[in-house]
Amino acid sequence: MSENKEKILAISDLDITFKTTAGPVHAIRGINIDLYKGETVAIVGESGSGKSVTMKAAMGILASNAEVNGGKIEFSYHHADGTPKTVDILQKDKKWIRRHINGKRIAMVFQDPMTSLDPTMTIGKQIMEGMIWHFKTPKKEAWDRAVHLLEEVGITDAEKRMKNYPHQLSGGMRQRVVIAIALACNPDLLICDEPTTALDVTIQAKIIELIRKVQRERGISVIYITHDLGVVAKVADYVNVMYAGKIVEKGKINEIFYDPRHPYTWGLLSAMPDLDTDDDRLYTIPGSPPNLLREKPGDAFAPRNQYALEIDDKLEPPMFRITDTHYVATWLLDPRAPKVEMPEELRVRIERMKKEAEEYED
Ligand SMILES: Nc1ncnc2c1ncn2[C@@H]1O[C@H](COP(=O)(O)OP(=O)(O)OP(=O)(O)O)[C@@H](O)[C@H]1O
Repeated sequence: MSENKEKILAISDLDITFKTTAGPVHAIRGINIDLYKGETVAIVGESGSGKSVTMKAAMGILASNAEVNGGKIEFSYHHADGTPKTVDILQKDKKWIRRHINGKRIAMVFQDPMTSLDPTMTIGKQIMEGMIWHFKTPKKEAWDRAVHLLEEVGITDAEKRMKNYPHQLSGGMRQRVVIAIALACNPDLLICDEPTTALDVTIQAKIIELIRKVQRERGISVIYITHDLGVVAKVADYVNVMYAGKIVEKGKINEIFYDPRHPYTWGLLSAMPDLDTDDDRLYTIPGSPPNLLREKPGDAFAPRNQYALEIDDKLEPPMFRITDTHYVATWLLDPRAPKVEMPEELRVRIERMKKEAEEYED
């Protein structure tokens, strides 16, 4: 990784358990993620793999039954006078985080705009709120900035729209408003948690394009949480594939899409719909994610892995290095393991994706 890039977030060895009446749920089991200024990191994985919990930890908004067993979440930013500062979010209390971080330096866009918007408040007020609270921006100035933000996120007739309530807008428009609110305090980091899942496909593409545009123009960093590799392909520079609270494969976008090494990533890629597959033939990964209440020794993916080795039931695999940026946790990469290739159908599919990408570039 290049030396002069500015690291803004470093999650290291994060480990979280939830206390529940049924027993402890070991939801996050040692996670490492680095994020640099202006870049996009995607976290991808099935439901329950721990994507949202990881991000809630980064925002200091973990549920009260969460216990952090270890790790650090270092966030770097600049004070108004330009002095750089790095804090460990896990060491700060909720009040400090609300005052200094949330909505100000780190902003979030959730899946369902209806739950993140207040139905009883005009959208103008909702955009102005953060600026007034965090920066004591005078009302008139906050109003003007809110109008500009609405224009920036592609809402026409912005002055008029300021007085609308959320229910007067379409789903896509509401998500644009949520993005305007997120941008209102000029954050350094935008966390998008399935921001397009609730929208139909054509609107999805527009919202993704909008997030990319504001990122380019403002140079902010983005963490994109999704179960949809199709979305990842459009947005990410780096990808982390999560399974049962761990990162099982991480790499640059092309490393994950063109040279995947973990059988779980093979499964996710095979399950991704594209123009050439009809829905009936679409692959699904057999089995279901493990119950995190009952931890078993070894590789959590083993029961669903057709290539599982004996050692998988005994020991967790370490991260094997493929390149400086590409790491994979599967015993299949141990030099002693038998050589296993990705399924032929996936290999053909990847060849096709590569070719399509080359043609697109030409
Ligand atoms: N407050 C909580 N108490 C107990 N268990 C929790 C709590 N919050 C999350 N979990 C558990 O932690 C695990 C990870 O959940 P998380 O929401 O991060 O998954 P996810 O990958 O974001 O899934 P989805 O795509 O469905 O949002 C799950 O097993 C979930 O049930």
